Amino acid sequence: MRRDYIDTGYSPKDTDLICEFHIEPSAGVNFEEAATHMAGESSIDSWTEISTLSPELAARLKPHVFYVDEDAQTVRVAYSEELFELGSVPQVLSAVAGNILSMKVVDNLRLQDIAFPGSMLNEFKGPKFGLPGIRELTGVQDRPLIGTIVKPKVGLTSEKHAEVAYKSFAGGCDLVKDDENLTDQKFNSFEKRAELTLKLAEKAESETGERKMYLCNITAPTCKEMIRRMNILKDLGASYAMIDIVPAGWTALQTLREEADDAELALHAHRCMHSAYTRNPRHGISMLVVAKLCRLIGLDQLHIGTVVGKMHGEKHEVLSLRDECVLDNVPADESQHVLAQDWGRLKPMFPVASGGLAPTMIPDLYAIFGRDVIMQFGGGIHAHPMGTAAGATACRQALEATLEGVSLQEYAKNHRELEVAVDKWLKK
Ligand SMILES: O=C(O)[C@H](O)COP(=O)(O)O
Ligand SMILES: [Mg+2]
Repeated sequence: MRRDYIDTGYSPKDTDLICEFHIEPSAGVNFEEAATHMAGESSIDSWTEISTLSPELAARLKPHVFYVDEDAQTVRVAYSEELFELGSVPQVLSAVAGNILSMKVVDNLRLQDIAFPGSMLNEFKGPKFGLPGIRELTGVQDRPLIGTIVKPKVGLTSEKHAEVAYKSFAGGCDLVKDDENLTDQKFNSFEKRAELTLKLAEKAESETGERKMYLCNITAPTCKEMIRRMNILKDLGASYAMIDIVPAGWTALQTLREEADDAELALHAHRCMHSAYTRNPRHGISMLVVAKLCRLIGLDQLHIGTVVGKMHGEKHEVLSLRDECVLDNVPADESQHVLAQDWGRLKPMFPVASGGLAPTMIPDLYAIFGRDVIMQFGGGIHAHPMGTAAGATACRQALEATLEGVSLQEYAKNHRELEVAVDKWLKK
């Protein structure tokens, strides 16, 4: 193993890929030694000095650990772009989030952030619709979007599913999505569900005069089934497809983005399973990295947490994710382990808040996220005592109250569905 990767005098080049890592060396290993091993293993080196790595080759391709803060257990590494297949997310991850996470020289290691050079951005399309495209698609420009997840997660027949979706649309939802574990079950086949639900979305559109979007889950083995399902949606005239990004995997997402381009489908990204490697703050890969890969590949909207709902995620973390979704230029924020990222021509993604939300949380959600967010309510709509349609209406009323700066209690005096929701969910 070479020993000259620590190079705090190095100024990263515009063409370098930069990573920030949290490192906890194991007992008896010093911090710089662990950082050196990590940098070598993620690029050109092995566990021992190898004769096949000439000094010339090493000089050209070696990683530069250009920032070391042992107290904060943080290092930043600049990697030459030559090390990567720039259009392949799996290859990049195999390097900077691969073997290094398993090394014995560290007790814990976490990829906190990754900053892509322009040459890597050039290899990807980014979102086709993105935030502005979704606003155009839905015809809603000036408020957060309201969505629901048909509940129960799985168990309804296709007919019942479509009916619940219809009630949600009729009550005021802009979007209705499948749950992450609903794909193609015996009692609810993909094709039948898609056909019936899209039909009723159209009916709700003509009745309400609003655009109504159905986000049908196409997650499946990529080539044999997922793309086939995407094409079914296209043929049925859908505007959206939904995918479980982590179970499906990065290559599936890259393939889908290519295929969905011709199909003109917006892509909704459900992040279920991300916590298997993002939740431990000391080890794994951060959700920030997941979000950045989604924007790079080109998903149009992504679950980023709720702050006030049932999913973990501190406010500062969720807001960093929001910024990474929506800003053209993300400034560095040392305290949050965020590297600067210029997104160039890549469009912003629409952030989605979903998980354990009730209509009565809308004022808080609006204060946290602002206008550019999709608020999704599963139980918060389908558990409304007056039923699904009333649950959706209560959400729209709560949003109207919030946008008008009126308290929910005040607005509820003349809005029955909200009144019932306030009685059920607002802590007295
Ligand atoms: O997929 C989701 O985001 C969740 O199913 C949300 O459902 P909940 O609002 O009932 O938690
Ligand atoms: Mg769900």
